Amino acid sequence: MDVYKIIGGNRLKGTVKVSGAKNSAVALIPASILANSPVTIGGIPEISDAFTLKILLEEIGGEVVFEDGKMTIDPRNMTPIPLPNGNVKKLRASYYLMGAMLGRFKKAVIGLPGGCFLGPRPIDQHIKGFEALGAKVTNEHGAIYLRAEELTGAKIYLDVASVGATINIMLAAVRAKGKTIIENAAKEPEIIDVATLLTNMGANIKGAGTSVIRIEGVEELHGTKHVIIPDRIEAATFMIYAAALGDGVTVDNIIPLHLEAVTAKLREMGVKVEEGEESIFIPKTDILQAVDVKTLVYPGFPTDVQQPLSVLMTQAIGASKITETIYTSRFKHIDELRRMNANARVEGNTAIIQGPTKLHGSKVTATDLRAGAALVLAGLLAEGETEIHDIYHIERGYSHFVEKLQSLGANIRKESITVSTVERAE
Ligand SMILES: CC(=O)N[C@H]1[C@@H](OP(=O)(O)OP(=O)(O)OC[C@H]2O[C@@H](n3ccc(=O)[nH]c3=O)[C@H](O)[C@@H]2O)O[C@H](CO)[C@@H](O)[C@@H]1O
Ligand SMILES: C=C(OP(=O)(O)O)C(=O)O
Repeated sequence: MDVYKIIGGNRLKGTVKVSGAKNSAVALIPASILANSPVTIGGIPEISDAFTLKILLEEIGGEVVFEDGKMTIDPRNMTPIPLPNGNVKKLRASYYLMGAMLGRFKKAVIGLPGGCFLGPRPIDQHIKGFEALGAKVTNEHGAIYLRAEELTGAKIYLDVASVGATINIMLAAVRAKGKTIIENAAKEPEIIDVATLLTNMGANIKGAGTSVIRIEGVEELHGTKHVIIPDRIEAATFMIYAAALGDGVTVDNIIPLHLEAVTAKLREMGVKVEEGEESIFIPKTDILQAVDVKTLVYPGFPTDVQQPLSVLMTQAIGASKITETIYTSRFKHIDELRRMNANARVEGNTAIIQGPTKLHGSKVTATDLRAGAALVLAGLLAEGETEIHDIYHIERGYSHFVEKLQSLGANIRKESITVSTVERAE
């Protein structure tokens, strides 16, 4: 089993370059299924979610080359082979194969997705959208069967502004007959990125990034070249690390506008955030103040950032509060942080973190992706050695994480260890 071993205490200094956005990449790659010639996407992060999607596209007959961060997908020989099990379970975003395959083949069989367990993660709004477009959708033994004689544009009001449902409906609707209108659409930057790729493939989409998206279906989509947007969650993670332990850190290759909620909250904590055009510099922070934060849909404070932020809160003076409104039980990392001496507790959908505390190195488990990013920061801050298990979660979403941290001066390494049956059971 692979683990991260961290010796805490080193300060961080230098420049870190943010990779392409995971949550864009995992939608852009399946979007290529809709084209009639090769699609090339630059800036794809080297994360396991991207490698798994490459294998999934190959399983349905795609030819995929992934080299130096550039992925070229030739979708011409793809067929609607059922994917009820296996790799689809390794990531959340395999649900985009439903929309893309339905859009191209008018049928698909895709197993229910995996991804981080953050409490219930239903896909009822995706299915409602597919059905509105004319698909018959059934759940048979944990796999979703989708079929349609033809797809026809429709007006779809999302009960929740879901990122996944918004993108999935776009994927299914771009080649449907007539006009689709998605109301109460999610507005995350990744949605604009996917709409940009689809538009460059020949789709007709207006309003991506607002709460109403209008799509006029077209007969065919062609190949194109696209460069992905930077990962705002990875950027926020490094900003938080810099605030906790930095002696001057530049977070490069970012879009500062995408990070406004995070920047504002860090400033409220006493962190100096100096914005450039495509980078942010964070000088050494002397004193951190406690803050309250509520997670919200974009442009509010991202749920994916609250877990790393909770570790920064352990270093702030006073009681901080995180109210989680997107995934109300996304607090599994708090138990792990308590093993490291954090003074934190969860009450309903709120975590209360009292600081400042000296964290202690420990053996902990990354229960999900951002929990992992939180524990890495806790390990970097802690006295002594921290060993993080289940790092496969972290590697779903952070590209070259260990190397990037080492280049900033962190004492972190990846190691293969043998875990006894007794330890596994603990
Ligand atoms: C691959 C990807 O892009 N993952 C991101 C995406 O996940 P994901 O697309 O799964 O998240 P959604 O935006 O769909 O979920 C938002 C909320 O809507 C609920 N919901 C969603 C769909 C549905 O059909 N029914 C329903 O009730 C969810 O349970 C959740 O409470 O957005 C989340 C919220 O920003 C992020 O944390 C994830 O990193
Ligand atoms: C929850 C996340 O990912 P996913 O939706 O892919 O599980 C995340 O990126 O924090």
